[in-house]
Amino acid sequence: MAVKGLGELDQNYDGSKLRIGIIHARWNKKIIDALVDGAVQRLKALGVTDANIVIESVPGSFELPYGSLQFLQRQQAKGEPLDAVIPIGVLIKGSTMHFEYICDSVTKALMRLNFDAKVPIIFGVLTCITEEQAEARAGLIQGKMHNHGEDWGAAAVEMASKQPK
Ligand SMILES: Nc1c(NC[C@H](O)[C@H](O)[C@H](O)CO)[nH]c(=O)[nH]c1=O
Ligand SMILES: CC(=O)[C@@H](O)COP(=O)(O)O
Repeated sequence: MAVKGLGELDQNYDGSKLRIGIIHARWNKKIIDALVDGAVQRLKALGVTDANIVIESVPGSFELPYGSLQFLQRQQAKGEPLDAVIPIGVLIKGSTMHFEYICDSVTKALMRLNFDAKVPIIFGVLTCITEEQAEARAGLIQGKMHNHGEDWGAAAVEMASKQPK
């Protein structure tokens, strides 16, 4: 299987002055928890302080786009603006087309939010046919795949660092 995942970062980033928001859905908790942990560990490895990693949740992945906008606005109102947001969700196909409609609408809405909010919004939603696929992408199956949350943490620091000052 091709080794997938984030290539080498294009430079050394100092996340020590960044404030990163993680907003996660509450469906598929075991997998979500692993992904959030992976993102947090990578953020900290890149210098983001514990105090500057703000974590909130929403009911499900469908709520991630608007929940992310609310999150950005709440933090701005507190005078603690976010430099990037990592929405994290795990969508697993069931027996109806519900999966397809949520995946497509959430993906497009999160992409659009980058341009509407003018803040980097990282795509942290797993769209899996089986639970095993999702577990593998959260690093929960020994020797299978890496924790994709780590990629999302790195992408957040890179994109936030590249924001025009
Ligand atoms: N089936 C999954 C859902 N479904 C719930 C929706 O995301 C949403 O919360 C509900 O329709 C109310 O608006 N959410 C996930 O995150 N993962 C799933 O597999
Ligand atoms: C992603 C979903 O919404 C899905 O898990 C719901 O399952 P079903 O299609 O069987 O209602």
